[in-house]
Amino acid sequence: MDTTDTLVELSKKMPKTELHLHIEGTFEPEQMFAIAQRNQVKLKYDTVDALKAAYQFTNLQDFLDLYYQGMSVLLHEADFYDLTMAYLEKVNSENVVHVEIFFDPQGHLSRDVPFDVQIKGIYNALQDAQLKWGMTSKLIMSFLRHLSEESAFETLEQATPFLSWIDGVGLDSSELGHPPEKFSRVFEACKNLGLKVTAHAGEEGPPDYVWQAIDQIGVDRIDHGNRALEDDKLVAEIKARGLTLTVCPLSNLKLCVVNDMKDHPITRMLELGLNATVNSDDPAYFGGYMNDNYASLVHRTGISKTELLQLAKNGITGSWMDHHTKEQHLERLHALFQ
Ligand SMILES: Nc1ncnc2[nH]cnc12
Ligand SMILES: [Zn+2]
Repeated sequence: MDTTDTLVELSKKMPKTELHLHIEGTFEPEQMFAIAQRNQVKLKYDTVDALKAAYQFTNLQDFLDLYYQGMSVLLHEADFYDLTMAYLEKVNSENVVHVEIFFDPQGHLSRDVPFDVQIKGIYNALQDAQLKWGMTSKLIMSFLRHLSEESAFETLEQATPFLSWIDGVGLDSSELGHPPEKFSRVFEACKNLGLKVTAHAGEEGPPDYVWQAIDQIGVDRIDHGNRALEDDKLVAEIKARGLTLTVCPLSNLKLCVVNDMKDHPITRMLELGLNATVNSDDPAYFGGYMNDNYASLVHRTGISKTELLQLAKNGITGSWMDHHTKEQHLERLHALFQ
């Protein structure tokens, strides 16, 4: 029998991928204050502690209100670079070998921060991480679903000169009242450009939104997907299609998607044969990066060694890495579990 300490140690050593990560959600309060000062922007909170004390959320919208405030200090290319590099350094120290990160261009365009400023900062940090540590990455441009279809199309237009840096598109922000079908035409255009497609669905929204993400958007992956478990036919469909779910345990706890980590559905997802993965979503706001998410599952759900291996495997196979690189990571992972 493996002790929890042994399993936590093992989870730290596993080569991991992060497939659901909003770069703006990695903004640690200390760095936020430093960049605010450098840009002479005033934050609503006077101290790091006061800001941290506000991180009490009862739902997704509570969090989003703070998240948009936080990102408002990002103005220059160096800000986006520093933010991204701080995250990459952190997860490199946690044996994360590959990241697929979201950015929210509309959250910055609305503040007159040009698209090229945002993406150059983020992309250069991703490139440097590959040079320094061999960490690979994909970049996912995410549309804000509380905004209009027209705004999403305008954003896609702005992205056109940088399409070679963008691997996929996503859909995030306030889920309830903003079903995936609202964006079916934008996603169609994105697919015609050869972009991969994913969408947040079933975090707070009903199973019908997950159906829409599959049937009307044709997603390659589903971000969260928790509420899919309410619909047996939907579970069967996700399984039949082999769709990966990018699940975010600590995020779910902080945003009250689950009431207690011991009730987290991730082990149930595995039992049902779904390709669940572990991710941190917005680690600076939710109390933990990749290893903390795994540790929390080990401590609270009684997850087994076999399940840990399955989650890490799913993270590799569900990524958008090339086949050969996946095989290399899988080999290393299996060697660790021998
Ligand atoms: N968990 C989440 N759900 C929806 N939109 C988000 N934007 C950043 N994090 C998000
Ligand atoms: Zn998310």
